[in-house]
Amino acid sequence: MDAGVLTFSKYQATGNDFVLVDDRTETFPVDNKAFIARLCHRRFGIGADGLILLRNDTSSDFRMIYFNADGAEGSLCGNGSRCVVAFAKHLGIIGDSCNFQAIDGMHEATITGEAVRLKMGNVSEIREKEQYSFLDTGSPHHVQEVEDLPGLDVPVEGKRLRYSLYGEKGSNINFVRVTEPDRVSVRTYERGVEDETFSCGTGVTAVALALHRKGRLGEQRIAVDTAGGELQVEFNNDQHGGYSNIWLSGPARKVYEGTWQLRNQ
Ligand SMILES: N[C@@H](CCC[C@H](N)C(=O)O)C(=O)O
Repeated sequence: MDAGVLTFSKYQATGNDFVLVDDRTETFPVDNKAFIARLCHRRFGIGADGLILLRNDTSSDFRMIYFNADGAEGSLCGNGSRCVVAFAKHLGIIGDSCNFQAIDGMHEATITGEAVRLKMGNVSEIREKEQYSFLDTGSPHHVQEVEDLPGLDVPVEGKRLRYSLYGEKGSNINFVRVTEPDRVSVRTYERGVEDETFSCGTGVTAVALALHRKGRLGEQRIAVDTAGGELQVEFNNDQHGGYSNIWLSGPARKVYEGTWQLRNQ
């Protein structure tokens, strides 16, 4: 980052949008939550669900640091990971495949045209309740089936569950409707954005695994419809209820690049 301006790129993955910054110089002010929240603000800033820094890493192609729109560092962002992979390719750091370090460990990814396929961490534990499931796919996720998905007030109901069931730490909240044995529709309330987003990568992954575990989905390749488009989740499951070889795929696109005058800070 030079003295006067911050150069950034804006990316989106099924409508989950991010500010991306090449921070290989490690000069971005990571502790300035108010600045990050300002950059993500949809009226006073660039506008995004989160901000991602790309940094050098000693043991992989690059390291990703993810912040939610509220300015705090988040847990894993699946769609953001797919965007930073496309960003790394545009920067000439990688070709059509890579591995990179994120908050939950190492990930692999491949690029085919505009599609980015991301390997997620294994999932060994799913907590099942009568009305919902809870699991961690790099980020914490509540998964709940609903009858009337289009009619649901996701911001209101998501916020209520995020605080009432999960306290201050919170969880992301996914509402889902099974539409075919291998297809679901999902709407997600995201912690850290504190609103519904158009899509959430770790969320749709959690939905596919939780509903497969419940016997609600027969296949191991699931199509997921979100407000921002379609994603695919593939996985293997073992006899102990664990999930491995989990891949999240879908488009990740550059929208524009620009500069932010630091005097606006
Ligand atoms: N949009 C993300 C999820 C980001 C993580 C989350 N908001 C949190 O910190 O809990 C995704 O695509 O996975």
